[in-house]
Amino acid sequence: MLELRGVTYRYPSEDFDTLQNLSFSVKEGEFVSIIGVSGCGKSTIFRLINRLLSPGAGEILAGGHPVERQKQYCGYMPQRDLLFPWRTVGENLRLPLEIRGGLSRSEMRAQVEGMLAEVGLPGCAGKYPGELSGGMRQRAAFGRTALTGSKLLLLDEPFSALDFLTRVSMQEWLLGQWQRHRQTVLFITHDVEEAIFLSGRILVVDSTPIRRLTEVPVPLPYPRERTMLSRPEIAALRERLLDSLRKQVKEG
Ligand SMILES: Nc1ncnc2c1ncn2[C@@H]1O[C@H](COP(=O)(O)OP(=O)(O)OP(=O)(O)O)[C@@H](O)[C@H]1O
Repeated sequence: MLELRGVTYRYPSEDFDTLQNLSFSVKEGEFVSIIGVSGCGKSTIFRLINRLLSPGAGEILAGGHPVERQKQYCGYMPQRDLLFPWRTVGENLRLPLEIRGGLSRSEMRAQVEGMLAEVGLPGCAGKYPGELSGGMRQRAAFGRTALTGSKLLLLDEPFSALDFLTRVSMQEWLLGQWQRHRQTVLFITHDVEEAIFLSGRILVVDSTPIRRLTEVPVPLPYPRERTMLSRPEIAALRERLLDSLRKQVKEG
């Protein structure tokens, strides 16, 4: 579904590489998280995949083809929800459909209403983002990302700004969505427990510049229950991951 081959990137204003000869791949229908300390370059990986940035060397393939020659191969949800405050929730969700083009107003309305029901916000089309709670805004932003129609979703710390209880319920909600639709999800988080609860595999950034991602499979079946997190092997995995992040903070 997604493959990075020997990707190198350096910000024009910097004299060091953020990514150096990085390769990894994600299979169709996988839920994969990337964890790493703040500033290590996780979001840069997303900006390269979604072509906000271009690699200095190497290539990025989606569905086996270079991304430069493709449209709408991924949906991107940035850290903050970035809903346009002057557009209603319905108008925000309509945006990817307007960009894609080719749909009548009534077709767009039907798709937006269907998605709002899907993300648990029926009847919210006419509200403005400022009238929604943080969790509702994130669900609306997720709906907008899903309406890109892309099978590959890049979610960059989508729940980091939410309070603990909302975050936990949003994690469960996201897993439900993923289990129903089986999009391929690449998810960035600082939160080791969140990565374990959601992912089939975790990719750990343990070097700067990022030269490789250490792959850690999560030994839990789907559907997941939060109680699974208290299994001894999962507690040990959490400690191992926290340790490798702590080491990176010290080295950084
Ligand atoms: N536009 C830019 N120009 C120069 N350097 C940048 C730019 N954007 C990011 N950087 C630097 O590149 C590095 C990686 O940034 P990036 O946003 O990818 O990190 P991150 O791992 O996603 O961080 P966080 O978890 O805090 O969001 C950081 O050192 C950052 O300062």
